[in-house]
Amino acid sequence: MKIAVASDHRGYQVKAKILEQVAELGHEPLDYGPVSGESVDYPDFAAKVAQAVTTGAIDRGILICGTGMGMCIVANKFCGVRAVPCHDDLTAEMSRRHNDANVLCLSADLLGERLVSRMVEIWLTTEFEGGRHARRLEKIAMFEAQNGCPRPNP
Ligand SMILES: O=C(CO)[C@H](O)[C@H](O)COP(=O)(O)O
Repeated sequence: MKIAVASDHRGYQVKAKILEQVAELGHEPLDYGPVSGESVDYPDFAAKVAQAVTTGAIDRGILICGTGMGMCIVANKFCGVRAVPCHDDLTAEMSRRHNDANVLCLSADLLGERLVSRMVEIWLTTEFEGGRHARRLEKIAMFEAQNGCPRPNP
């Protein structure tokens, strides 16, 4: 999969580690910035990744800021994005199994390096279960369509 990773200044170092891990797991890592640890505005970087999910330019995104929350708020403004703020193994797993999450939002300030690495691996290897969960995602897509988003391809 093509996996874009972006952060703000607080997530800059975590981003570098995640990019390495994504490559080690056999995916194509794409660095969507920033290029240094200077203070930046998280909406700018969340938007780049979310827009790429919307257009299909990437398969999934990973966003890191201080808490993970600002990134998540921004990403979920974009059509077809299901961004989730995960904080442990279970939320990482369930966000894939039940929600088919396509953007993972992480906190640089609150999560340790080993936990982040485990969550990224879980999130990239866990499949969506479909079934009743697909019906629920279809309802989310319907709400998006009512608000101007195109219907996803079947
Ligand atoms: O967590 C964040 C957004 O959810 C940001 O990383 C945080 O708000 C940045 O704050 P500061 O400019 O004080 O470093």
